[in-house]
Amino acid sequence: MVPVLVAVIGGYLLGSVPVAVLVGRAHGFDPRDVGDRNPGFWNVRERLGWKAAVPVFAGDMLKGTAAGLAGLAAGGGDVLPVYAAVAAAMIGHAWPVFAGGRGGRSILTFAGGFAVICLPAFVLGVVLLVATSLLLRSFAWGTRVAVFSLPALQLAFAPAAYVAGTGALMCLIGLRFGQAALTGRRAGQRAGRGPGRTAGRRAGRRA
Ligand SMILES: O=P(O)(O)OC[C@H](O)CO
Repeated sequence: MVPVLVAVIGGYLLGSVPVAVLVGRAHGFDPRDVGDRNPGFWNVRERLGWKAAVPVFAGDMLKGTAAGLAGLAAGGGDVLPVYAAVAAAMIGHAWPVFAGGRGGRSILTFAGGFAVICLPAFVLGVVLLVATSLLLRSFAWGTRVAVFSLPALQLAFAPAAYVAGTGALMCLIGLRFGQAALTGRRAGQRAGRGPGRTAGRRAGRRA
């Protein structure tokens, strides 16, 4: 029990490392104040380009992977501690203790953790990501299709109960999208008919 608790707390602390904010600050900005205001890979990439944003991509994914591996080790191979530790890392990314509780949507942290939850489905997801990105000529769409296909891909390798666990993790991502949309709408309402109204709407749409 204690090792699992350590893995969960460690997962949360790991998830709380605000990689995008650190990379952004190194370049003189806070991703939470620009673009879609999400401290994640895409927002940093939009501002700095691929090369500078790669550490965010890798870092946010590794947070989930490391938490999942810690859960795996703590639970002696049992899958429940893996889910718990990945969930903790996702919560850390969304509400980071090291960044004033203003975090991201946890997509990449989820994806990194999913590699531990079900490696074969993760590999298929990567194949789907590459194929869809090339086909649609859009990495953003490739990511969406791949991430949202993961539960279906997992069904081929794991019982439905595990897939339900994955769905629960993805609900957290949905919650973060909902919160971002609400924040964008409120910003639009605050701006009223002023010039900020469009910006508020845009923030809600992007989020
Ligand atoms: O969910 P996040 O915070 O990892 O950010 C999402 C990425 O920007 C998607 O590319």
